[in-house]
Amino acid sequence: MCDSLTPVCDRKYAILGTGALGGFYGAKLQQAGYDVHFLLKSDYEHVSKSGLLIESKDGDFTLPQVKAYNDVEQMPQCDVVIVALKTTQNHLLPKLLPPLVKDGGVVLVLQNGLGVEEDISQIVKNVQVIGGLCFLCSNKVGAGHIRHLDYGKITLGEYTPKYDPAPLTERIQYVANDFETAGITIELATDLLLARWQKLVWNIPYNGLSVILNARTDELMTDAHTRILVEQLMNEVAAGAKTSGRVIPDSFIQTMLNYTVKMKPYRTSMKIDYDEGRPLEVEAIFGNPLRKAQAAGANLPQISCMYHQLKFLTQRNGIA
Ligand SMILES: NC(=O)c1ccc[n+]([C@@H]2O[C@H](COP(=O)([O-])OP(=O)(O)OC[C@H]3O[C@@H](n4cnc5c(N)ncnc54)[C@H](OP(=O)(O)O)[C@@H]3O)[C@@H](O)[C@H]2O)c1
Ligand SMILES: CC(C)(CO)[C@@H](O)C(=O)[O-]
Repeated sequence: MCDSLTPVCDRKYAILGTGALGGFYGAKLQQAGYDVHFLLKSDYEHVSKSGLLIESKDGDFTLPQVKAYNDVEQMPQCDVVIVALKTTQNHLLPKLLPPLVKDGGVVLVLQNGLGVEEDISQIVKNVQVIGGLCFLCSNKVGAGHIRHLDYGKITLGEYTPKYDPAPLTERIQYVANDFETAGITIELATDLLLARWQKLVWNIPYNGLSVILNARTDELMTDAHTRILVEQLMNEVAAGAKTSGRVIPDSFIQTMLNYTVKMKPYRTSMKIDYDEGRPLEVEAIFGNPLRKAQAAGANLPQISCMYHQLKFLTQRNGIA
């Protein structure tokens, strides 16, 4: 394994799920010189032949040749395996992860939601699990064709049993260095659980309301009624975080509201999935936080209402 100070080395990265997020970060790592192995499903043939095309607000680029696979058994063991599937596919992880991650390696979970690191730590032993919260607006617009619309920063934090705060290790530093070498802004967090609840402050109101109310972020922020609803939901997420002993101050909520007001009008990824008839990440983004808060005796009525509405919509549309 390369050390943390080597700017570009032969560290092997695997991308599990070469979509909007995995395709973007994986391509940036390859462009920076890292050895990246991409697992694909429907785009496998196209990407094997033609590579990846990244349209990005930071500059478009193509990778005419990438190491593409449609079978994890054909992939080499990698130092860092990036989980970039939708969480709705996480039932596949017990089959995908063990052959792929090197003993002593890292599994980096870049998905939204809560609790995935805990599940992964049960699947693979003797690896470090790191969580990453991605402030990224990216869509897959065609086979091997990713459109990066905005942002890109990742907040990284180590997973420890029970999500206890963790000091920064050498492993997290080298992952951070690799991404920074690839031009991605990284922030390091010593409390992954707090970082995950903070990300939910955004995902719970906007992902949920965008589907239930058929609205973009700008519409939710300009209408006085939905603006109040968003803020109430954010406060409920903060109440949920408090049940785990994590404090999200009102100033953080105001920052998220301002961040969204300044964002280009955005159709959330959950809304895109809904419109395209794909499964929604309801359990990871709504179900897991609700259950965690409920287990600690807290009632989050507005989030609970939203969860049941989303379950109804996904059942009715056959995308549960
Ligand atoms: N996109 C963003 O800007 C963004 C921002 C922050 C967080 N996130 C989070 O990142 C995660 C990934 O989201 P995404 O937007 O990148 O989703 P996505 O575009 O749907 O990408 C997921 C990819 O996984 C592939 N896949 C599914 N099953 C597979 C299998 N069995 N083997 C190989 N590949 C498989 C899919 O391929 P097919 O297309 O062939 O099914 C798809 O390309 C989610 O948790 C999301 O909430 C995304
Ligand atoms: C919040 C967001 C729209 C941009 O930071 C993105 O990270 C997302 O969809 O989770």
